[in-house]
Amino acid sequence: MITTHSLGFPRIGAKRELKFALEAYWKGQSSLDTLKQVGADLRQQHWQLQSALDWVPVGDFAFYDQVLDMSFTLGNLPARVHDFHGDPLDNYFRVARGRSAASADDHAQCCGGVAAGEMTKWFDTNYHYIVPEFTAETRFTLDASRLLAQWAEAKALGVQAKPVIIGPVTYLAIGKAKDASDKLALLPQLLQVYSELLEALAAQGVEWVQIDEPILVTELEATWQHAFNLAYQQLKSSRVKILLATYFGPLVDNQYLAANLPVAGWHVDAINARHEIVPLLAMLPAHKVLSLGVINGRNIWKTDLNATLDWLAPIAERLRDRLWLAPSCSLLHVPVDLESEQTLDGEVKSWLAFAKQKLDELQTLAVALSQGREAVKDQLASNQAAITARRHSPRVNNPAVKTALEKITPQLGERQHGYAARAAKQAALLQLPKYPTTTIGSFPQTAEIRQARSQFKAGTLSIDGYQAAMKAEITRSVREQESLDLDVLVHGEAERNDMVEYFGEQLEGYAFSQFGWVQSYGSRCVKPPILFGDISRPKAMTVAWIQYAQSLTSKPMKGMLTGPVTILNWSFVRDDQTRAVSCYQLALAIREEVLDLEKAGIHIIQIDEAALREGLPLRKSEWKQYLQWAVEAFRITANGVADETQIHTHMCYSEFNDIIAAIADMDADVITIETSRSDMELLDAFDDFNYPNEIGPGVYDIHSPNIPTEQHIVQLMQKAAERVPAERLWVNPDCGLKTRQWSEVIPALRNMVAAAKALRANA
Ligand SMILES: CN1c2c(nc(N)[nH]c2=O)NC[C@@H]1CNc1ccc(C(=O)N[C@@H](CCC(=O)N[C@@H](CCC(=O)N[C@@H](CCC(=O)O)C(=O)O)C(=O)O)C(=O)O)cc1
Ligand SMILES: N[C@@H](CCS)C(=O)O
Ligand SMILES: [Zn+2]
Repeated sequence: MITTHSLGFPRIGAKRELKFALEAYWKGQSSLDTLKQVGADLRQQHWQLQSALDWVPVGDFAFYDQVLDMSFTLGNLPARVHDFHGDPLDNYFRVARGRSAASADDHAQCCGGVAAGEMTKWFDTNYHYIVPEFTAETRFTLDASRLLAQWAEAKALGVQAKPVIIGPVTYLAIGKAKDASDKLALLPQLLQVYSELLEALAAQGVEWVQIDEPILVTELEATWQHAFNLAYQQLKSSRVKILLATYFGPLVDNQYLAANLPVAGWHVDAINARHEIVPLLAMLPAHKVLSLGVINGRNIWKTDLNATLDWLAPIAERLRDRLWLAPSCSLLHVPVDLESEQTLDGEVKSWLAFAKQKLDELQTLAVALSQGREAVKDQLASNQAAITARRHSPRVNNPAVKTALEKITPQLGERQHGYAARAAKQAALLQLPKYPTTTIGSFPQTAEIRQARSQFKAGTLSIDGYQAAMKAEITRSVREQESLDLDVLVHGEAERNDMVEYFGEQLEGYAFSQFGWVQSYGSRCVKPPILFGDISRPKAMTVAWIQYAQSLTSKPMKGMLTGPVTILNWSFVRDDQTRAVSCYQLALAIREEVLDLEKAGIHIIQIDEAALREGLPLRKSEWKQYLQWAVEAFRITANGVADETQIHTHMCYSEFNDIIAAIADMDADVITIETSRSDMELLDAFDDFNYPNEIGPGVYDIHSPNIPTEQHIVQLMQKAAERVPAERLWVNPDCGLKTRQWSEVIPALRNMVAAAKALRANA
């Protein structure tokens, strides 16, 4: 008998019900009770969708973020929110989103404003969590109320539930010490609270608890390896059975450590660590359950069930009822239900599986292994047909693209001259002042813009009507920028639903979904386009919009593109060729767009690579190879232009110290980066490296509703000028302004321009 389970389910809802409920509550349009009811309804629906499993996860639902949930469970709230006296869920949102003292909520007056918790990406996914904060004074205290309530809710519905929590070592490792203290010094008292939590769960009759320790797939120093032994030696005395879950990669040096931790079961990612599984069997103590993650929880392709069974059958024979089967990781990273898709290309759709379909695949595997393949022969036959069709489809393979790839030479990535010669020609052409001002690309995506697009997609607004609405938005953006007196303008990206999906929609080799939403952070979602075939660009994607924007002004208009690495990292990508090959294909397509923009008279072109650093492999030993092809792909995209054309790139959420050489190798004329929250300390890396080209260090934290003052911006730029020569500095926000309101953007940019003018006057 094979046991099936899942590690977690997407919580946003197939139609983003949670997003809309959250945003309605935050806007004061609905009550806390209504929001809590939407949460309960979603949990119930998701448990029902998973009801065929032997163990269903509980505690994977979060109103904002599962890591923040864990911080609340452990009583690890930042000191700045300790005094809050309203509903704990409101306090939770205060940590997640921050609160300005001027905001209109019930507690603004009494509890004041608070800064939002820092957000960073969850391992190598496009999901972002709220970073736990630690200091030497941190004290943990158990608050098991959320988990116990959800457990009781599941039990009342007859669900065979398995609570899911983040493990103590991962929790410490992914958090940030806010002072000079050593996070590991907190482990003993943290373990005390974990022991109490497991005890509280045991007291309610919980049998299995899944403890996620994905940090085990990264390179761990000896002290952290030791922390694992310490932690699980202590937790082994609990009355629940622990299923330790590792995912997102192979274990490599941590195999022996993980296999021998004193837990009842171990979940391993059999997609990314497949080659490790058979050797691991020999290492595994005889009493231990082994859960194999055999369905990819990170992509949307159907699993090759027959091939998986060929590989699994001997393992199942060996482990018998010690074998559990699951997706490789939580299904948080995939959309909910393929059946919702009404307009997705039929052929491509037949190759796909979203969360619900992945659980069906799991069931088919379990039945085949316990009752024989005959029992599911129809499912296996139709799966085989889909796998074979995809492999041989002419939609996937385009010989012309393959030939173009073979013709890539190193010269394709070389500019005509070095930065110094280019900079002189660009300065002569562009005539920009010292400390030139610009923005990163997007202006607010207003409800009117989204409504127009949704009407256009629904067929209730004509293409002419839609284009007129977008042109009106572009005109508004240009007028605002002119009256603000910015130096280099942007068109504002009104016509883009998302900086990646927009390009996916227009490139050959991509499909896009209607409802393939994946949570990115909080209530914010993305719909990653599906890269299924060789990539080409049937026609220009951005030129008409940028040309229109340029026609409205005599100031330089910056062409705005997303780079190949970012498009790749934020798409669902092919599993039948390397990421590098897909990236080079994207590079050739975007290069054509760059050259078309240049031909259309655009002298400044920005190629966003927000996800270049985000795509770094979890293991440092693999960084060099990734950076080699990622940088080369950027260079191929950017470097076909004349010396006079100024290439910008933009990166956010970044630390640069460890990849500064690769950044310099990209050879963009100007790089704009996120720095405002680090007080310009991020620039030390550029200073130490003697970074040779121009830099726009962000001076306006676009994640916050706060308006930066002119004085603050001047101070930040003065700090920047201590690290980078003033002649090579630009003045700009940290990132795009799409999530902000015009009423915030205008005063902030006014102060930014005033600051630049003050700096020039004093230069
Ligand atoms: C920079 N970031 C990005 C990441 N990944 C990307 N793929 N893109 C990114 O920009 N990763 C890291 C960060 C994450 N940051 C963000 C920031 C903001 C969002 C966001 O705002 N997402 C939107 C959805 C954007 C979108 O696709 N919009 C569509 C659909 C709009 C919509 O919901 N329409 C409604 C109808 C509206 C109406 O009638 O009023 C509907 O369809 O029901 C569009 O503009 O057309 C979000 O809302 O969550 C994401 C990541
Ligand atoms: N050009 C994009 C970059 C976001 S990282 C924007 O401004 O939204
Ligand atoms: Zn950005």
